[in-house]
Amino acid sequence: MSTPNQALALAALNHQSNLTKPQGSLGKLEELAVWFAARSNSAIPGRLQPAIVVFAADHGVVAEGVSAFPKEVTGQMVANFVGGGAAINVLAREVGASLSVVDVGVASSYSTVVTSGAQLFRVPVRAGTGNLRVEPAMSEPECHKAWSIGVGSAQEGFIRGKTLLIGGEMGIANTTAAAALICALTGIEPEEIVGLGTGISATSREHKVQVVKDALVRARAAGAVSAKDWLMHVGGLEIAALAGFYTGAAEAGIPILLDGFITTAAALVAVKNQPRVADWLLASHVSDEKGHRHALAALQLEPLLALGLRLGEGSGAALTIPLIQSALALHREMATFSSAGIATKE
Ligand SMILES: O=C(O)c1ccc[n+]([C@@H]2O[C@H](COP(=O)([O-])O)[C@@H](O)[C@H]2O)c1
Ligand SMILES: Cc1cc2nc[nH]c2cc1C
Repeated sequence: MSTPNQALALAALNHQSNLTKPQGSLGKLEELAVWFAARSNSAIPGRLQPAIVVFAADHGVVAEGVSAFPKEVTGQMVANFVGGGAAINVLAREVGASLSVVDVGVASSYSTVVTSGAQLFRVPVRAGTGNLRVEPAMSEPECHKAWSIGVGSAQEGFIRGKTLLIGGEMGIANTTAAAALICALTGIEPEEIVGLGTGISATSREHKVQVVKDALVRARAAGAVSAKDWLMHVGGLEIAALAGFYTGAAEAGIPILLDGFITTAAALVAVKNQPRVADWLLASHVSDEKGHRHALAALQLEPLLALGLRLGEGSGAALTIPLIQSALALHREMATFSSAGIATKE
């Protein structure tokens, strides 16, 4: 596991204090520049090379009526990513990030056309998970396989010289799995965590709360203790891949920008499994999904933005890239008091 470089953080902090502005006047942007310096090879890091990897999979718990959309939408959206028409395609183009999609367990068939929308890797571990209310979402070997695919994606980012990794997800019903994981790993009650996902009614949400409660009772009775036990019992294939992706990024020493509710659940799994993954995490935004702020608080993360988003796909993280690039450009390009011949504070 890589560790941030505190000497570089100190040098970056010192550099910030020489820039032509009252100290602290750029608020969180100053903290961001110092945070990235400690996670790069220079006190004055260059422009970030971001990569977005969207992991897609289906969820057996969709049979419980916990989503506003049918399960076929997962595969249809994968085709949309490849075609270049999804929100994340637009945002990745806008911010100059590479985009790939990894099918780790889409259940329905979908066809893709040859386009430059996103590179697709079809490596399904199984055709969607089991219904976590009544059975384990996946077996231990399946969980391990999905996790390893995520680690491999992060390693590929390292090989390609990427300096910021963003995991996105697509999976109808995955807010149910994410909620169950967050409850299991934080001890917070489902009533506080379960939200409306793609837009279910208040009545359907009550049912979703019960589904999560049943899943937690079942998994606990089956002996779930560790983060990986819980992942196997109530998680999802794309969530397992994301947890592996974050672990691989931390091992390679690449900063991670989290997206919404589901990616934060995956980060919780990764951190409970290996606490030093936390050193590499940054939260882009707080989603509108009810329990997201609790999950971020459990990771001691403060989101940069609050825009009422609840899309997933890595969209909130992508939106934050220009802010981060600006923080780094200011750190790199601003004049110092001495170079500009400006008097410092009395
Ligand atoms: O990222 C979020 O905070 C978020 C919040 C609500 C929904 N989503 C997306 O919506 C899908 C899951 O919603 P649901 O209702 O099917 O569980 C999945 O594809 C996610 O990417 C994402
Ligand atoms: C259309 C659609 C797009 C999505 N992107 C991420 N989750 C999604 C869920 C739906 C339903």
